[in-house]
Amino acid sequence: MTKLSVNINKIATLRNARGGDRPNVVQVAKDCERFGAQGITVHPRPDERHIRFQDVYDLKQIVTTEFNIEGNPTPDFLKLVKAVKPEQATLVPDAPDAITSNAGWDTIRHKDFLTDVILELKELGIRTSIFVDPDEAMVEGAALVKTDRIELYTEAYASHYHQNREAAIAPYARAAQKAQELGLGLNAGHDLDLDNLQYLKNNLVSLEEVSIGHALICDALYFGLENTIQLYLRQLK
Ligand SMILES: CC(=O)[C@@H](O)[C@H](O)COP(=O)(O)O
Ligand SMILES: NCC(=O)COP(=O)(O)O
Repeated sequence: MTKLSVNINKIATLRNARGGDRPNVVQVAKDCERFGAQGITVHPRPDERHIRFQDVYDLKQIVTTEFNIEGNPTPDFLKLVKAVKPEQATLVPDAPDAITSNAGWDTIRHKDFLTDVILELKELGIRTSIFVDPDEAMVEGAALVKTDRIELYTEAYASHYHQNREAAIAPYARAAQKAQELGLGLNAGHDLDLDNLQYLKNNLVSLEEVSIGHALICDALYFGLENTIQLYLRQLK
């Protein structure tokens, strides 16, 4: 089974556009779970332009499924994650000025850093995942830093899907196979949507979880949040 974790960053973006508390991020997380989401993902950034650090503490009180906190493991991010102790922390090497995540880790170059951070988080009982491009050498590097899982960065897959989906999926299928051989769990995310999700799921061995935010929240404008979550869950059956 592949779990759907809904990334609610965009809900916070909407709230922050006007100040105030509409939409209420905590209520949306509860509703996503009520409508079938099997996890809630947030990606706090240093400037708190989407999810704020306080949101993360508030969400910890109410999330009953799997809470996944993504982000660049800066000292502030690590302090937050260690205090909140989510089920999963996904480490992402995004620069503070990046509009969104735009690359996976170089797991070889950052081997020592990642090994230390992952050990610290695992000692607190937090499952670790690291964001990587679909590159078998990077997956091998991920196994060496002893992460529990990897999250394949699916932007390239999503942007090439409509041109040639067989070619778009090929490096991902190889990376997934390598992860399985090395005993790494497999997540995937970024720009997944109702068009490209099912083909990804059907072509990656042992895909444990997808985290989806941008497209899902956009779809919810047209279909409503409950219907949209059900539509995404259907793609993962
Ligand atoms: C890690 C990742 O792939 C991201 O997609 C990210 O978590 C999305 O965050 P934003 O919605 O804030 O761009
Ligand atoms: N880890 C990916 C994620 O949480 C959501 O990415 P996107 O669907 O907003 O591109």
